Amino acid sequence: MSLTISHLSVFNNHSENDNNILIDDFSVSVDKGTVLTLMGPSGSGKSTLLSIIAGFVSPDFHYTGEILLNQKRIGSEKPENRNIGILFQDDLLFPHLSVCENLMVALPNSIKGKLRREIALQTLQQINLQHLADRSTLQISGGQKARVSVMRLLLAEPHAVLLDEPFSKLDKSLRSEFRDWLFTELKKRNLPTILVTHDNEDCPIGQTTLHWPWHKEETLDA
Ligand SMILES: Nc1ncnc2c1ncn2[C@@H]1O[C@H](COP(=O)(O)OP(=O)(O)OP(=O)(O)O)[C@@H](O)[C@H]1O
Repeated sequence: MSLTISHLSVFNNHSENDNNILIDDFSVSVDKGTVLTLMGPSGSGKSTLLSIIAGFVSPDFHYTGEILLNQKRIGSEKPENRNIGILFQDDLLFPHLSVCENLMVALPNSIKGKLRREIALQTLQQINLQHLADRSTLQISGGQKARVSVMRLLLAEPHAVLLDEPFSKLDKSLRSEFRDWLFTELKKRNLPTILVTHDNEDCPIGQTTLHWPWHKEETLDA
């Protein structure tokens, strides 16, 4: 599995000056089981890049270039057909559903009936949270929410993962434990991953970190 971005340029449709380019000719390939980290100042276009890869392009932007997942162009696919999992800093668990139901909604429609709850419960068991299955997500801690959000993302069997500051709401002690656990889970599944962060400590050791904004003259091996 690999995620490739080829000659991506992103333009702001409403820029007041001539310099309407947010991302200038960015190309990178992220291989299976590796993490590319993007670090850079606020407003430099990191989240916009992730949203374009995931298929949620704001009408305020347009782009040129290609996005390929496993060598297949996905730029014209709807977000739900892209097989890309995305995790934001604000976990988006549904507050009106229980922890278990939040996991069940991620399962493919081909899994029916009681099996859906069974799989959700097994998933909770893997993260030692089975006792919280029927709680509202409003009644669990930030760290527990973070783990449930990751498992929900993985249940959808993505082919690539995008992480937009997923650790920023966690306190320091939880943060490093959760980070290590998350990178292990992603590696186990051989998923290509792009991580956006402000914190140097989040960058996984031995992997590529790219300082953003992107400058065309840089070369990169990810
Ligand atoms: N919908 C929008 N319409 C117009 N401009 C936008 C829109 N969303 C973001 N921007 C602008 O585009 C630029 C890039 O924003 P983006 O959120 O991608 O940056 P970022 O690097 O992820 O920042 P942060 O680290 O603060 O999340 C910023 O200048 C921002 O103000």
